[in-house]
Amino acid sequence: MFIKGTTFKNKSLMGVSTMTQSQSLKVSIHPHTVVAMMHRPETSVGVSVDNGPMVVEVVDPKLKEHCTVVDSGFDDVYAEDAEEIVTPFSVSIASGCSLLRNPRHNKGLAFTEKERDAHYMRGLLPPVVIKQELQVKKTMNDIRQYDVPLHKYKAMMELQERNERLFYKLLVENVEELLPIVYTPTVGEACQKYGSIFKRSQGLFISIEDKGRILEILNNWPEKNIQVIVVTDGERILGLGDLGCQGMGIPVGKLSLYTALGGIRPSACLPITIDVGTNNDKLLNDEFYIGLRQKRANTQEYAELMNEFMSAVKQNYGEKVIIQFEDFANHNAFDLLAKYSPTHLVFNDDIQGTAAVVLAGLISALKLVGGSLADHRFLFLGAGEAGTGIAELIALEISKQTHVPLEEARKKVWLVDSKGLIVKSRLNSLQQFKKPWAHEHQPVTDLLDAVKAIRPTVLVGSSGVGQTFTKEVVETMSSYNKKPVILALSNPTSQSECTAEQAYTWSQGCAIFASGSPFGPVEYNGKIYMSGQSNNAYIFPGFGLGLIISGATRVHDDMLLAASKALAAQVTQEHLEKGLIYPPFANIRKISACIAAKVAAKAYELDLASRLPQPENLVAYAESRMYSPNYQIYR
Ligand SMILES: NC(=O)C1=CN([C@@H]2O[C@H](COP(=O)(O)OP(=O)(O)OC[C@H]3O[C@@H](n4cnc5c(N)ncnc54)[C@H](OP(=O)(O)O)[C@@H]3O)[C@@H](O)[C@H]2O)C=CC1
Ligand SMILES: CC(=O)C(=O)O
Ligand SMILES: [Mg+2]
Repeated sequence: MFIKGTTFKNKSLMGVSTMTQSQSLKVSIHPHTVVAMMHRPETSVGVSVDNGPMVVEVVDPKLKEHCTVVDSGFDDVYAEDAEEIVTPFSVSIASGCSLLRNPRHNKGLAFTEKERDAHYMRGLLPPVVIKQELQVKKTMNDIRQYDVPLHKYKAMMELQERNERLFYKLLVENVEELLPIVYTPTVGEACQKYGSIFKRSQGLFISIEDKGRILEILNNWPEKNIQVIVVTDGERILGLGDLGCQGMGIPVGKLSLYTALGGIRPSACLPITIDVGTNNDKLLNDEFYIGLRQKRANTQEYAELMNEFMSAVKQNYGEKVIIQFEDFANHNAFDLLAKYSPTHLVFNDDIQGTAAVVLAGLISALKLVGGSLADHRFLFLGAGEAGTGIAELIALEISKQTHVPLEEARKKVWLVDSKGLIVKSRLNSLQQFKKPWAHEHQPVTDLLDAVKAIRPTVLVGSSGVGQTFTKEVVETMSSYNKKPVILALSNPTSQSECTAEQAYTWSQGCAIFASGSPFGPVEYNGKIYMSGQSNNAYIFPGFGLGLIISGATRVHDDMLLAASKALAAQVTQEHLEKGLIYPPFANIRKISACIAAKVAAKAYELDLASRLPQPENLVAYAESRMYSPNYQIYR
């Protein structure tokens, strides 16, 4: 709403006094007057309307400085006014058109007769009143009409911006159908085209040019009670490389899952993109690119900005805000995690979340292939965040199960990077995070030779490069394994190391297969094969919920192991008989509650929980804390 007029200073207040938290302001309304109701003292502007002029009291002293006001608001803004300087005056509104345009509170045609009267909406909607269930049906029909996944993505984003609860209701009730739209693979395409499809800003953009002002920027975000931040710098978006500022689609998508799959309130979620430039020339030359048009900042500038960011977040949201690092390039990801783990509640989804989800899949797979973890040999294509993160958790679990030192347990795991098998002779030239995996072996330059030399029982793709599990690789795996475990983790689908169809066909139906992005059922030799989705989306929503309900202040590796086992425990004999090593996403809220309970229990056990006393039944407690997308009833 725009309010024009003279600068407001020292005007007397009509009928309104300063409000306290949770008070809402009742105002009498002139038919043509814009009316506001405010709830939060720290952001608030009290508005009083009478049949006379509207009077505004600005509660926030900072706003007071800038505020121009006061008029009754029924003037139109004509073209000749365009040059006039006005104050873009915005307040929380709980009535009329503004209520209909507020995505958090909008219910569209589901507003009841009573609500329409109480909130000045009569006439602003057609007469029909429908239930949320019918809205879900209608909106799903709409979305299904689009053939192109990106169009479905855009429709979903538009819905999120228009009616948040309906968006989440759709997602919760149709998770298997809509996950590939709001998440991988479609979100990858959306990020690539983010500039061209950009309509409305979602999340906070903090650029290197904002150095020194990060706290101020955080304060511009309308919500103050933030529990989870997902932050990216866009340098390694899925397996699509450096997408700079356009990586914002990822924190937005991940946080949608925090809400839909893990039940975290949307208002408590904050997506952030740190824009330090991009080294992607295609984007730098794209006229629709939305980020800074410069190469990435140097190491020192980057470190300083991140340091300011981490301090500002803690200062603003406290010790218990979860900061999830997402899709950073590995040369920053490991350092950031190591640097901030001792002081912040940080979690790297690509390193830690992926590790927990893969370990869960392997625990399930053992029920099909037999033996214990320590009886298997693991080979990774890709020795970055995902590869070494998973490798380390497997080794940790083997070490715990067999009581051998971690260094010894690591010898069960081999990794191949772009230069070949990681072996001792390469030690000096290896990045720090690869060094623990440099085992004694002759140099081997390609994957096929590595498979022949190591003879793994489990092959994991975490390279970000599609079609690298060739027919020869899968056939070789199948030549000495009755049931080779093959995980093609790279996202999106275009980067998958092989497809489900290839895995089943080349292994003659023997492979136990799962992938980072979903594949449909495959028919091979008259039999239907279902593959699971090995994606950290199974872990982080429940993991985050567990941290929140326990009031955890730090993440511990034992919490990852607990989450992993909780997920594996959800896999039934029936799933295994279908070849599934993960439970269906359809049950994800229940699964997330179980994961949350185990993570929280571990937090209490490790003395890392601050919410006391510990609830007796943590699963029930986790469920009771989950956001419901059902509409609320308005007074
Ligand atoms: N399913 C899931 O839940 C998750 C999937 N992923 C996916 O995993 C992939 C990798 O992510 P991440 O580990 O973070 O990325 P990184 O960049 O950290 O690691 C990639 C690794 O792959 C290696 N590599 C690249 N090209 C080749 C090649 N042609 N042959 C052999 N090795 C190669 C790199 O080698 P070098 O070090 O020599 O450059 C590097 O070790 C991405 O596609 C991502 O989407 C990631 C997280 C979760
Ligand atoms: C799933 C995920 O986090 C990734 O591909 O990066
Ligand atoms: Mg990721």
